Amino acid sequence: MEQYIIKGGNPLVGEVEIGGAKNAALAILTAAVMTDEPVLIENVPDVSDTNVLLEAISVIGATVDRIDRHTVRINGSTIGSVSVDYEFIKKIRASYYLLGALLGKYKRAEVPLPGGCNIGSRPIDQHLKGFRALGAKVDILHGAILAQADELKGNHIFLDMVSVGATINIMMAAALAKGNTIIENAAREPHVVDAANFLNSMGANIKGAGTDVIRIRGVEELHGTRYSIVPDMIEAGTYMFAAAATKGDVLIKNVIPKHLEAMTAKLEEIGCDVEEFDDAVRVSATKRLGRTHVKTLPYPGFPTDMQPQISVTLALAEGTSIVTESIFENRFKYADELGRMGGCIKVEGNTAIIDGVEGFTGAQVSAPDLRAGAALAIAGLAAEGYTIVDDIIYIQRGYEDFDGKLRGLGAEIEKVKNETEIQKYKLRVV
Ligand SMILES: CC(=O)N[C@H]1[C@@H](OP(=O)(O)OP(=O)(O)OC[C@H]2O[C@@H](n3ccc(=O)[nH]c3=O)[C@H](O)[C@@H]2O)O[C@H](CO)[C@@H](O)[C@@H]1O
Ligand SMILES: C=C(OP(=O)(O)O)C(=O)O
Repeated sequence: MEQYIIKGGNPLVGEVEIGGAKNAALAILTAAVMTDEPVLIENVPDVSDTNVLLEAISVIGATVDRIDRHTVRINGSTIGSVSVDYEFIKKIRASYYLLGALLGKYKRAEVPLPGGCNIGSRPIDQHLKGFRALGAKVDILHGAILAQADELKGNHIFLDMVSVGATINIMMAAALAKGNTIIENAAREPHVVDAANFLNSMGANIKGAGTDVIRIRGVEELHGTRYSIVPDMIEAGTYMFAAAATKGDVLIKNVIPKHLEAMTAKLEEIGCDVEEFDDAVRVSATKRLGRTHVKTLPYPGFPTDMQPQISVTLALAEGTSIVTESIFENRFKYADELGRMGGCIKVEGNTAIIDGVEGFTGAQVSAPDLRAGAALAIAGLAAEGYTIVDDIIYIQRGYEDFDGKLRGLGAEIEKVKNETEIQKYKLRVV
């Protein structure tokens, strides 16, 4: 099992390039199979989640050609099965998009219940409610969802809660339904907009993505396209908070600053300087950061996928901060691990009470999930001494070349496999 070893204490300084958004890529790569013509997708992040998904769609018969590290050509005309094997998708959440894509195109899909990060109970009742409203019969049999319909018919669907996955999934199925669909209380995340733009570039007729009412006029079929995925706001946000926690100065390039505003506002509130450019932001911090309160909310609120990273940063700030997690109930699993580094976070229900400390000391910690793992690495970068982060397989789900990008900013971090490699690294960097 790979680990990161980090010798902390260096402020991050320099420039980092952000890749395509994992959560947009997962939707778009799946939607690409909805046409029988070739689709070229650029700016695909090379992370394990996208690679697992590409493998899953090639196993059902789609032709997947990697043109280069970030460009993939997909041809859905060769698909021979609408039944997806559990082995390929148990690790990823976004396997649920295969339901909307295959149901839309073939009017039948059989997909195991999804995996993904264990950050709380993650029902998909709203996805299924949407498919049923479009006329599909949906059953859960032996751990898999079987959705089928003679034809899909547009409908008026009001989501009970704001769900990224349900919004995109229903949008995909409705794109090839007969007539009009309206999704109310839709999610407004940039990846919802990106998925809608992608489907429209294939000939779908989707209006209103980015607002809470999305209107879809069903079309007969979709066609081939060429599309580049939106920059990853969560990868960008992670480097913004890494810069803040290490009192660094980092230019984060290839971003859409508008998508980062919730993070920018909090960084400014706690005393960082944030400069916005057309497609970059620069984050610098020179003094000890101040406290604040945070509540995670659907976009444009503060993202739950950034909650661990801001909490770890606030654990170094002066005073007591309160962070409320309103989306997933089990997203504070890093708090005990951070305690091993001297952090002081008390979790009560969906609230973390964070008493800022002057500094962390390096320790061996375990990544409990993707963003918590990234947050613990940030803690290691700011800590005095060595930190070892175990279970980095979670971090690799969503960050391309995490250690390489951090080394580019002056961090002393290495991927290692065992104690011998750890000792060798320590000898090299002392
Ligand atoms: C692959 C992907 O894009 N993952 C993202 C997606 O996850 P995911 O699509 O799973 O998250 P949702 O937006 O659907 O979940 C939001 C909330 O709604 C609840 N809910 C959702 C659907 C449903 O049918 N029933 C229900 O109760 C969830 O338990 C959660 O409390 O959005 C989350 C919220 O921004 C992010 O943290 C994840 O990174
Ligand atoms: C929770 C996340 O991913 P997933 O929904 O794929 O588990 C995430 O990206 O932070």
